[in-house]
Amino acid sequence: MISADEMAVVDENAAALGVPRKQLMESSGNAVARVVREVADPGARVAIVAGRGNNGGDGLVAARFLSEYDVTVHLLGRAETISTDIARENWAALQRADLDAREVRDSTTLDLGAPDVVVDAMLGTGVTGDPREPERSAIEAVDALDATVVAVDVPSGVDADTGDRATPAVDADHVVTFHDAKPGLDALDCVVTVADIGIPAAAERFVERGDLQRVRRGGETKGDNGRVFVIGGGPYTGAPAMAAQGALRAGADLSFVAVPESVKTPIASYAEDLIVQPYDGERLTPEHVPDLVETAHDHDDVVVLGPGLGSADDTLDAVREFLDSFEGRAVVDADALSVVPEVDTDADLVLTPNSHEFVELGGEAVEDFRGDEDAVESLAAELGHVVLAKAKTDVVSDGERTRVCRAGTPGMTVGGTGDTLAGITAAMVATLDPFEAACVAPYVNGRAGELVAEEHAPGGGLLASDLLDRIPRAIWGEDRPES
Ligand SMILES: NC(=O)C1=CN([C@@H]2O[C@H](COP(=O)(O)OP(=O)(O)OC[C@H]3O[C@@H](n4cnc5c(N)ncnc54)[C@H](O)[C@@H]3O)[C@@H](O)[C@H]2O)[C@@H](O)CC1
Ligand SMILES: [K+]
Repeated sequence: MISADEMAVVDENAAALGVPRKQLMESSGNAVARVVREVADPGARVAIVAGRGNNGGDGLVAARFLSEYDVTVHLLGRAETISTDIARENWAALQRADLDAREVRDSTTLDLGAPDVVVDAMLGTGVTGDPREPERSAIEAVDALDATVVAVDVPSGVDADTGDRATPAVDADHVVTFHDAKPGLDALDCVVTVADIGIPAAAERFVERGDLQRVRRGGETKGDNGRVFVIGGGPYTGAPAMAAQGALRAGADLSFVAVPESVKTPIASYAEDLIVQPYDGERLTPEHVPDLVETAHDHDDVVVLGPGLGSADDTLDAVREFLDSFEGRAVVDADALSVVPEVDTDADLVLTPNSHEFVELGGEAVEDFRGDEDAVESLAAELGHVVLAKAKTDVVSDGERTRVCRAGTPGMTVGGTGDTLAGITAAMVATLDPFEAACVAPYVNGRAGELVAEEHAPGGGLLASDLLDRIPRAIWGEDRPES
């Protein structure tokens, strides 16, 4: 079962893997034609009613696969207003092939004749709101006919995600849907065929640029895009600053860093955008915990717990106590990870271990997470948290869903790239489902690294701080698919 949004992600990932949408459209149209052949004999009259999006494009392709039928294509509107290049190219191909393909410039003139089969290629998953003209009248015209109706992807006027029917909506006898079943088709009283259109399984397994469509800017009030609260620093100062800046670059509205008084000055001096909240002493200890928990709860912050905290006994006690009483969302990284198996927390955690920390968390020692994805999935299931296992290829699992992220460059083995990743992950957790956030974040971090390598020499010499100002481009840059 797949939602329309998820389908759009998978479709763009397929394109990133070298299978562009026009190829998928060809398979979709072919699959529609196969069902027409099942319901009517050669020579039968087939009316294909096409809208101006890709649903219509599928119908236009189907026409080329039905040469043994008496086919008429009705395009709802003028060809210049077809909304996608690939649908327009398929329209042009019908014209050149001299098929009977007409533009319906005015819906009152729509004459479908008396076909044996109608292919409903008007509206698919790209629809917003109830059907407008000319589709509206065309849907009524289709429903008034005494013909077998084959709907492309979803009957026009039916919501593929919810099954809600607009008035009017097509009353279909058959639906040919693509790649996977759609939740909204379950309750319909018709035959549903799920056609394999050649989307590689890798488009779902690997995190690719299609996954960037998940990232959307939220509201317009400061804080709507998330507040990130980094609890780190003490023995180290760079790590918490890097995580906090990573979160800002990835779209968080505000990024606070709670650090020991002793390192406040250097951390504040790294970047004027950081808001530093010092507590007494030289490192995190249990007496600081109640205030930190209260602050995080009060502001519904996404916490990053760990960068630069060190592993002093009383610091790890403090981490334990924090996780015992915190009930929000947190990204746990670095030294803080070691105590996670001992606590029974109500918080929603994303854990970001490297291969060494993965074993400390109780995971199986594996050579390479990719190829041993089960090890990551079992650990996530056992801990009840999302695990983002970091290596050359990252593996992310929530115990049920597991994805692989290959973005990045060899130069990213330098220190600090894990801190930027923790910050990006927190920013994503602020607005997305934690598992989806944990999938998108390493893609963004890795892509930022690739952008640095494209500008400088590939290989060595990359600094984690170089990643920071490439993060926005990695998310919103020219690779980002339209959505
Ligand atoms: N992976 C995928 O997502 C694939 C999708 N394909 C097809 O592409 C379809 C989605 O295509 P699109 O995203 O172009 O969207 P649609 O073709 O479903 O709808 C978009 C068109 O409808 C118009 N429109 C939107 N809302 C309307 C309303 N309320 N009343 C009247 N017109 C309205 C838009 O202006 C646009 O012209 C799928 O349903 C499927 O048939 C296939 O070609 C292959 C793969
Ligand atoms: K349709």
